[in-house]
Amino acid sequence: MLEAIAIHHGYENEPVFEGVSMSVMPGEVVAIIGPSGVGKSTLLRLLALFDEPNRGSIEYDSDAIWQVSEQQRLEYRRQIGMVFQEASLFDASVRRNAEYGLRVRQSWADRLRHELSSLVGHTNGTGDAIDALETVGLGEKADQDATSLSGGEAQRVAFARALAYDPEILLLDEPTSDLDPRNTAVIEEAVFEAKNRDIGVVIATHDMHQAERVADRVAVLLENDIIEIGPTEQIFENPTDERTRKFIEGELIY
Ligand SMILES: Nc1ncnc2c1ncn2[C@@H]1O[C@H](COP(=O)(O)OP(=O)(O)OP(=O)(O)O)[C@@H](O)[C@H]1O
Repeated sequence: MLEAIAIHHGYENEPVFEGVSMSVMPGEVVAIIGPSGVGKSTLLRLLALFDEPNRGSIEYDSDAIWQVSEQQRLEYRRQIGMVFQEASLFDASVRRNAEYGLRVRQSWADRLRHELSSLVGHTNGTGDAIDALETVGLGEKADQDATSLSGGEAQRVAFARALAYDPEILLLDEPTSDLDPRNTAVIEEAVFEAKNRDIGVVIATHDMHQAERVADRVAVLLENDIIEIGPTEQIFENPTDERTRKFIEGELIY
């Protein structure tokens, strides 16, 4: 389980959060909803262990991540995949792009073993990448150059890259904000596939309907804090905080 406990964070003395707590369990989808600029990406970056919070603790299976050794933290980081708002692919085949995460996430020992076994022709090491590409409906485009893909397809490759190395946690930052309904549906199906594989997923989204479709729990990020977190149905049908109801119904303008 990945957990943020009483996180305070901000930039140049400007607070973004004051006391945010949330968690994600294996096989669970948690959506973070909140207005633009409230700090959804900042929270994901903290959960991804890219940045250390100013105060509070990020814990992985009850281990305080910023208290452990650099080496141990790197091991935890390898368990966490992140898909950003915009896919950044490089000029190579779709397959190479999907494999990229597999390579960088491997420990040196695994990488060396992998390189050695490919030298003697035992493995091409692409099985997981192809599997992940098939999950996002792009198995047939594996050999195509990534630069020839549409924006929606590129975003699906970015998702496949994160899925390929079988992380324990997947963090998605507005993964469908620029996508058409078809590409959005593919990504949402892939979220369910990740959940079926027992991956814990956190998805930041502007799209309330998406949160309602994919999430088991929803966290409402407003005014420097998660004002409410709970089962999706409860948040949408019967929130305990009046601000949640107003935000969901579009009455709160930010
Ligand atoms: N590197 C940075 N330096 C300074 N301020 C930053 C930095 N990153 C984010 N901020 C500020 O922190 C606040 C939260 O930004 P963040 O991107 O986390 O919000 P968000 O909810 O993800 O927004 P959006 O939904 O528009 O992507 C904003 O006021 C933003 O301007």
